[in-house]
Amino acid sequence: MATLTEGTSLTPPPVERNSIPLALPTLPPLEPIDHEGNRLQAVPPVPQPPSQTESVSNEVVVEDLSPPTTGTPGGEGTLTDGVVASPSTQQQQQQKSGKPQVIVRIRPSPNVGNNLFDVDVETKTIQIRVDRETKSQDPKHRLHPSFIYFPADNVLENSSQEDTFNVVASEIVEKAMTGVPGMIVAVGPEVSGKTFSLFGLSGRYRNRGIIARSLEKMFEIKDRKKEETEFKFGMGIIEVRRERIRDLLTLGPYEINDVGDRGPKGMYIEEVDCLEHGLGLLLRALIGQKLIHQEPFERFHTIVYMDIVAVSPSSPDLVQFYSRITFAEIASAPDQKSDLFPSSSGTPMSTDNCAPPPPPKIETKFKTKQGVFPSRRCCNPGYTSGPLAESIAVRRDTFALEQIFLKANEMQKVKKYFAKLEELGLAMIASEKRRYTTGHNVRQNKLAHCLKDILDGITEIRILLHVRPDKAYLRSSLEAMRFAERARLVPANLNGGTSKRGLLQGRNEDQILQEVITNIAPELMNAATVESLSSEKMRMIQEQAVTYFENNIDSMKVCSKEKVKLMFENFRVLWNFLWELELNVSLRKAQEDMKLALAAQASSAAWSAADDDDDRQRNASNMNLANKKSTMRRIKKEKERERSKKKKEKKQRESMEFKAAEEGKRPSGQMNGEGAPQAEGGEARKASGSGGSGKGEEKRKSLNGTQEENQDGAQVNFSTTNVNAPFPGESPPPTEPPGGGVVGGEQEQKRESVVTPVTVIERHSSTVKGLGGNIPDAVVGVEAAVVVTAPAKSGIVEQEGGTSAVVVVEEGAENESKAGGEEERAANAAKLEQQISTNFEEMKKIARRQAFHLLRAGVKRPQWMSLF
Ligand SMILES: Nc1ncnc2c1ncn2[C@@H]1O[C@H](COP(=O)(O)OP(=O)(O)OP(=O)(O)O)[C@@H](O)[C@H]1O
Repeated sequence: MATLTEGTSLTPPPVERNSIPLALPTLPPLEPIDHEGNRLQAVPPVPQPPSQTESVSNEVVVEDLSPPTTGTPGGEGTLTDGVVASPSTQQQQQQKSGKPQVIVRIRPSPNVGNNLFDVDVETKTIQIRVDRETKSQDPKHRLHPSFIYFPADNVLENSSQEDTFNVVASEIVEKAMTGVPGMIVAVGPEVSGKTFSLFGLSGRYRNRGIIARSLEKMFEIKDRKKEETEFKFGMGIIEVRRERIRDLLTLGPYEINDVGDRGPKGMYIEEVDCLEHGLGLLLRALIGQKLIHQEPFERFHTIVYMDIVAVSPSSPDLVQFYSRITFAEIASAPDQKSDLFPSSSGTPMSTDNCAPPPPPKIETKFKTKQGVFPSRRCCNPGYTSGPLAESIAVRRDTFALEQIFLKANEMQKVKKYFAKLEELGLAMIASEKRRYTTGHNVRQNKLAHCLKDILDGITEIRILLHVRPDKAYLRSSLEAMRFAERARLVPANLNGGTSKRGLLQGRNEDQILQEVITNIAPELMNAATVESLSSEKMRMIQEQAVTYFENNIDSMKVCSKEKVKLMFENFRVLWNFLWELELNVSLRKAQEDMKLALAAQASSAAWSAADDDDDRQRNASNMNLANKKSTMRRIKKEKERERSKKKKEKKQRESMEFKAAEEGKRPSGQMNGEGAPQAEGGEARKASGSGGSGKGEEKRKSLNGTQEENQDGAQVNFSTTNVNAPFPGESPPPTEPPGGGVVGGEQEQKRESVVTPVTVIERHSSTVKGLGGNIPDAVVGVEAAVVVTAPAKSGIVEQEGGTSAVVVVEEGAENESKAGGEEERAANAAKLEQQISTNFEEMKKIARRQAFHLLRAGVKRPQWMSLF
């Protein structure tokens, strides 16, 4: 048969849902046996209390056991060593701490109250008399009576099935329907009523058991809460026998080999539509089990898983919580006095199915100083089948469970110890020692593995301890009590409230995630633009989501590993979504930046190309200018040459005319005598000739006039010799005449006439050609000018007119005026204006002097200098 997995839509075994009877059909009745192995007949009914509406079956075995030797309650003891702690306070504490509760159900028996089994209902304590052997030689005192007290959370004596359900399971079911998982474990000796309590009595609906009543209540709650929650129920029934698991709904062989977080892997869970359907499934499982196990010595544990899934009625996909109620019937080992076991002679009573034990195989593998010991294998009694093998298997299972309970208790202590260590700042020691802590070895035993929810710290656990108050079952009853006592040691909230199964308490993670998304998502959606989804904004949203999640995760009582995984998976998805958004935004920004950078690069390339063009044009214009200049220079030289030639010719002509006139009017001796002091002779001539008249004086006058007009060439010569010549508007420097006397009169006039060509014009806010701009018209033809312009350079400009201009500009005027905004530019302009107006006269002088010096040095190319 194919392995079934949980939740598979396997075609269910043929169950006629509509034809399921309300009352369970009759099962083959169990034959009770007494302590001597005699099969007992049906006994008269035990009268039920009048308050009970439903009485239990009357098929109760009455064992007529002779009362043991009487004795007063003696020393207190535990279940194992005979010493029992005070019952009441311990019991109350356990109820408060949420540990597993132990409810004792006593099978009706006349032995109750006969000093063998006594029940104190007030203190909810069972008192069991145990006779201990003493060393006394007197046979009367050989057995010493002692009493064991077992404190229970509740004691059910002569209780009906309904009462039992109300005490044991009603609260569990109610809690399970709110998301708290529950577990009811029925333990007890043989024929003590475990099956009776859980499954009920076959054929009598009024004696239906806890499971049937739980189903009833579940459907009742489902109907009541159908407005708020939609419940879905599932049922899976398995049997664990000798480390093998069988699915009782499919009734296949033992084919389940592993147990997962949600129970045995491959267990078939059928959805229960209605109560009848659930009862039918139960019936099917029990009948099948009965049919499979024909031998009376076969022992098996039966586990019923009842899964509850709560979904929202509005959105069926939104699971509110998962929950589960586990009903487990733990088989007990057959009593050694049972007729199932071999007699004292050692031969099994039933030879059909019980193979005789093979002779023990001694292996001398382990030799020690103390001697030779057999290997572990020889401990195997050799019973591979039969009652003893069944008994061993059952004891092994219960022992494994007990060990797990004890380890859980030990674990709690170790945890407290490490917590204390960490509190004291010894976390390193704690973390080192944590390796050596005791683990729950649930995997070592199939039954323990199937019931591992008992350790999750969330599941509400009820141990329904059945007591058979017969002397023959004293030992097995005590064993069951020991089991219950150890189960009660399992600490509440052992694993911090986390279960490996999908069960939740309180708000579930779907709700939390929903809230996170609804709180964060609008902000994200609204901020779907590049500007608003800046990295800071994204960071803020993420922090907000994390904070919200962290704040709310504490309010959740998550007890499902898978759900926690799912929760973080969902959160990771949300987180990735946020990061993806941020990444997209940053990518978009990067792309935009790249575009801008490319545009800037392109524009700068265009600008540089334009600059190159400008340079080329400038070079071309400079070439043209150079050509022009050389042409002009050549023309000028030709003109000068022609002028000097004309002058020479004129001079020669005049000298010839003067000679001819002198030769015609003066004697040649006078001429030679007057010629030595030329200047004085000239002045004398001037003085003597002042009163003279005629052509000679006019010619002289015209000659003087010609000399004044021809000062162009002389000007350069003069200026080179008179560097410190005064400028107009400037006090003349204290110069001494060559003769040592004060220069005055004619000399001053000459100096003035030389300086006059250096003209200072008024301010011009313009650029100057040669300095990167156009020459203002006013500058043309003058030798010096104050030009307010940019760039802040000064120098000489060559012009077509052949004159040179010294340009004085404000340094940094352009940069200052262009820098900053409107106000700053205005302030700079005002500052410049003020600076110019205060220094204008000074600037004019400097410009004139510079022009003079430059012209004297014959500089024709612009020389950049800073004047301020
Ligand atoms: N509280 C009770 N009231 C009346 N009858 C009971 C009660 N408990 C058990 N019985 C009777 O005892 C018989 C044996 O009970 P049951 O089969 O449930 O015991 P068991 O513990 O399941 O035995 P086993 O360990 O063999 O499975 C049943 O026929 C049942 O009617």
